[in-house]
This record gives sequence, C-alpha cells and structure tokens, in this order.
Amino acid sequence: MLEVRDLHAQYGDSRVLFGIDLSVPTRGGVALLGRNGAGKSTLMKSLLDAGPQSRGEVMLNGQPLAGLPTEARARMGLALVPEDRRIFTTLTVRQNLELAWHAAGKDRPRMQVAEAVALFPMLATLLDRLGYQLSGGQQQLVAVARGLMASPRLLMLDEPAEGLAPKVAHDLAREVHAARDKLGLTVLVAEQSIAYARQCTEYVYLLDSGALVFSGDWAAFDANPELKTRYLAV
Ligand SMILES: Nc1ncnc2c1ncn2[C@@H]1O[C@H](COP(=O)(O)OP(=O)(O)OP(=O)(O)O)[C@@H](O)[C@H]1O
Repeated sequence: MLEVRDLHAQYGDSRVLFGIDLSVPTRGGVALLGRNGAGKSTLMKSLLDAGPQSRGEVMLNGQPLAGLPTEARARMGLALVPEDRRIFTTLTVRQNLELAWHAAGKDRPRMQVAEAVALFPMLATLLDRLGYQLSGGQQQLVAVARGLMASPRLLMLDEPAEGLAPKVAHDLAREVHAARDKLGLTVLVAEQSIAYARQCTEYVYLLDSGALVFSGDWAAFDANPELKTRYLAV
C-alpha cells in the first residue's frame, strides 16, 4: 500500500532523516520504533508533507505523492493522529469527531458518529463531554476515532501510548487492533513502547538518528535482544 524509497527530511538546515526505505502492506500493521528524537514523527509528517522539507519517493497504492499538498494526501486516504492529540478542549467529543470530516474534503466516504460509537463503544458516554473533561486515555480514543472519520486507508498513530497508564494503553491497543480488522485498515504506529506496538502490528522498523537500523517481524526483533538495549533503552 505504502512504499517509501530513499526518504530524506530536514527542518531548515537541520537534517533529520537519511535515506529511509520502508513498505507497509495493505491491511498490515507496521511499527516504527525508536527513542526520543529518532525521527519517527518527522517520518510520518513527511508522508503527509506536513512540516519538514523532504525528498525521496513516496507511493500510495502505486500513486506517487510527490508535489501533492497535505490535503490531497488526506483525500487519498492518509490520516495522522498526532502525538499531542489536538483535541479541541472547548468542543464536545461529537463536535471533535464531526470536524474531521472537513479536513479530508467531501470526496472520501464519511464515517458517521454512530458508526464510530459502534466501533469504540466507550465513546457512547463521552459524546457530550467537552474536550477538557476527558482523561488522557479518553482523549487518545477520541483522537483515534477522529482519525477514522474520513475513512482513511492508512492510519498513522504517533506515540499513541504516550502518557497513558499501561492498562489504558493496553486496552487502547486492543481497540485499535479490532478496528483494523473490522475496517480492513492499514496502520503505521510510531512508538517507544514495545508492549503497545506489539499488540497492534506484525512488522517492525527500528529508527535511530534518522536511519533504519532494523526491519523484520516481531520474532526477528525478539531474536535480537540487543536491539532493545542499544536503540530503545532510556
Ligand atoms: N519543527 C522542528 N524544527 C526543528 N527541528 C525539529 C522539529 N521537529 C523535530 N525536530 C528535530 O528532529 C529530530 C527528530 O524529531 P522527531 O520528533 O521526528 O523524533 P521522534 O522520533 O518522533 O521523537 P519524539 O518522541 O521526541 O517525538 C529531533 O532532533 C528534533 O529535535
């Protein structure tokens, strides 16, 4: 579904990504691991052309994205749930969800709020709550649901488990996995938390200082315990 070849990215003169090659198969779940500052967010933002300057080849379902602005990429089915979640604190959860329709234009099919609730039943009791009244886990759930409102094909989650208690993160990862199966979604998950990433993906890319240092399935990742200590330990 997504093919990335020789992707470089920078902010002004500061170079962050150095020739990334990466593939995400249709309906697959791919984890992008790496410690703080490794370049995970920069990679995701580059795929959407939202922030860093980048060069290299990015293809979505065989279509090159070069030269297309963020809105066009969103209309083609790319969605990003950012690390800071960006829930509108003075709007209700329902309004937060509905706002996501506008972001992707009118071409893409829309998920109705009732469908989002069917997918994530916990949302039912939250719809009339204001953003600031939500816990961190509830905010993340709303952010994921909002990411799905324009029916993306590829959902990118940037550090979804950050700041969440392990049990809350675990439940959320389970919800994401179930949503993946029900919607036939493809997901790319940037994480420092191996436990979370493992629950909703099958394949792993490990990023360090803007370059890939490992790619393989979880069994191959586990067979190299030094990867954890060398590239992920804090
Ligand atoms: N807007 C920006 N302007 C300049 N440098 C930036 C900007 N955003 C990120 N960087 C730098 O790019 C590098 C990679 O950051 P990035 O946010 O992509 O890493 P990350 O792996 O997502 O880690 P984190 O968990 O901190 O988000 C870091 O050195 C960071 O300081």
